[in-house]
Amino acid sequence: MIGAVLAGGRSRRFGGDKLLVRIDGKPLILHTIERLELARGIDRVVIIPSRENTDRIQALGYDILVDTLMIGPIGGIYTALSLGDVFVVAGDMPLIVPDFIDFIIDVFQRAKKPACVPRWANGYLEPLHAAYSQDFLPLLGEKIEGGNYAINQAVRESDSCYVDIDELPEEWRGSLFNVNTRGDVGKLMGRNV
Ligand SMILES: Nc1nc2c(ncn2[C@@H]2O[C@H](COP(=O)(O)OP(=O)(O)OP(=O)(O)O)[C@@H](O)[C@H]2O)c(=O)[nH]1
Ligand SMILES: [Mg+2]
Repeated sequence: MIGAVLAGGRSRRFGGDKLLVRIDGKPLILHTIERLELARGIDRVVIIPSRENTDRIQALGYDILVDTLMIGPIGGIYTALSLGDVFVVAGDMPLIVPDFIDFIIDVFQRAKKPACVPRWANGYLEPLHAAYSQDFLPLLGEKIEGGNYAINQAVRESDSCYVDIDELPEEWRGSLFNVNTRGDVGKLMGRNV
């Protein structure tokens, strides 16, 4: 399956492109990608940048597909799905757990649903760490056309399958940590996330 790494955000909360900030001497997004590549179910990685940061992201040496929509993560997912079924991960998730990703891909491939998304006990979804089928494209297209850019809502309205996080190994939860602020980098360095 293709691993699609969303990298077209604006990093407003962070200030400056957070995906290229160096953590242990390596750009943040490379931590994400290198862990993604360790998942058995992932055979190719494609980064989905915006037009604005294409050059900087392309310099990392991975395949890219530019998201020209600029409507948030839903546009990145829509763009990535033109490649085939995809496991989507946000580039700002440097602690992803390859076994968790493989677990989601296994459930996705068995369930044959438009998407397979982790869900917390309170109902909160993690759509930027999830598997998507091309069958999800028509609904996504409709939503985008109508100006509805909330990916969570699109997932809820689809016949998707969910992976209940509370029923999984506790050590997999760190997989969902994402860097939004400078303070999150501090947490990452301290690893008490
Ligand atoms: N391709 C693509 N990726 C996006 C887009 N918006 C956000 N992302 C990526 O999705 C991931 C999660 O984004 P967020 O942390 O919610 O948002 P952000 O825009 O990067 O940061 P903020 O401006 O602080 O909200 C990051 O890896 C972003 O680079 C988009 O419109 N297109
Ligand atoms: Mg984020």
